[in-house]
Amino acid sequence: MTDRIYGVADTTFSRVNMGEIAVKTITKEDPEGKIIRYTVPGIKDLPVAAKKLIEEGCDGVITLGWVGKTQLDKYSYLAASIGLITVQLMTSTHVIDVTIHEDETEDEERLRDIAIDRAKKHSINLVKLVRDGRSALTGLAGKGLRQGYENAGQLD
Ligand SMILES: Cc1nc2c(=O)[nH]c(=O)nc-2n(C[C@H](O)[C@H](O)[C@H](O)CO)c1C
Repeated sequence: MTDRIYGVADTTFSRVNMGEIAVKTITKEDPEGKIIRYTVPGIKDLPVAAKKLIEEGCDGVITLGWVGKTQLDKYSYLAASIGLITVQLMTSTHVIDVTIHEDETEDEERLRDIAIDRAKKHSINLVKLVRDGRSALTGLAGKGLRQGYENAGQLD
């Protein structure tokens, strides 16, 4: 066991258990790492969860949020997002903000697939950043990678 610790923060509002997907993916990618999970009611509760995870020793955190379809939900996401960025700046620690917007598609099966893909791909991104450092993603720069969708591809 190494001393790498990953934080996973998720919500009961979410309609897909993305926290579990993140835990499984991180465990597969970095079996030596430790994971601390923290589940809160909704996205506006994620910033403090992420901050507490970092204060408790996490080297990086992934948050998994679900935004409803209403204008109020979207404003809530804006507030949560600013909170998560603030946590990153306060702690100089990556908080990968994985968010599913319920109006990305009307098709619920497709929405589930987007959530699973996004949670998995960003969990791998977190492991790369935490375990391998700031250059870990450089080989993938400009490749048009997408989470939740097919990659858009490189133009040059
Ligand atoms: C309007 C609203 N929309 C969402 C949402 O789209 N997604 C979500 O996860 N949570 C939402 N919440 C709940 C807040 O994030 C928070 O959980 C409560 O205000 C309690 O602090 C609220 C209040």
